[in-house]
Amino acid sequence: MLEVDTLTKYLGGRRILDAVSFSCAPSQVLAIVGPNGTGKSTLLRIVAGVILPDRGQVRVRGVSVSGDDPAGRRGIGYVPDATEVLPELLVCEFVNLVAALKGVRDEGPRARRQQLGLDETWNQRLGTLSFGQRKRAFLLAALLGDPDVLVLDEPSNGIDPEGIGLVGTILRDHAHEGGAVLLSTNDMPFLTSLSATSMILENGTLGAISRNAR
Ligand SMILES: Nc1ncnc2c1ncn2[C@@H]1O[C@H](COP(=O)(O)OP(=O)(O)OP(=O)(O)O)[C@@H](O)[C@H]1O
Repeated sequence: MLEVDTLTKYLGGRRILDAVSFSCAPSQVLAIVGPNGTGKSTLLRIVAGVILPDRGQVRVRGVSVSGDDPAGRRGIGYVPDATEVLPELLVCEFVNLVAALKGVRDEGPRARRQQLGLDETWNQRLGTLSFGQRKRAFLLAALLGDPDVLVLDEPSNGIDPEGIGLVGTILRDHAHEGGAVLLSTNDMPFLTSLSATSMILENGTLGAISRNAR
């Protein structure tokens, strides 16, 4: 479903990713783990089509995420780690903006908004939300349009324990329904709760595949 093919990326004159390749099948939860500064966020940004690689390709169902066909990017829902953007937008405006950019008709089912605890903050500015509240708003936006692949940078970071359980449930449901999940994290209990397959990113390359069974 997701194919990452020989990605190479240089930043600040350093090779951060060195011909990184992997794939993520339907119903698979794949986690990238590794030390701080090793390139996990850079890899996820490229997969989400936010930045371009120097070499290599990312495809969802065979369509490039950085090509002319918008189906590639629409196939991905992305939650970045840093969410300090568009502080003046109300949560509802932000979600509707993402819906419009994705070509989705509305802001999605009300139940999901309630589930994520966003009813109380719906008319609040993004810049006035806590880190965890913003992360919940970004997760709702990422789920719009039911993308095939969810890409989440440190999804449990800054979320309270009840919220982590909820995020886990959403990701497991996505996988059960045939979607793919790619995340970065060093939160091992969270990985175990997801029965994720994990790969270590170190020195620009991926290695040591292991399964974090529940
Ligand atoms: N715009 C940039 N210019 C130069 N170097 C950068 C830039 N962005 C990131 N880097 C460097 O690239 C490396 C990888 O950063 P990245 O944020 O992808 O790491 P990470 O594994 O996600 O880290 P963490 O676990 O701390 O979130 C770091 O050494 C960082 O300093």
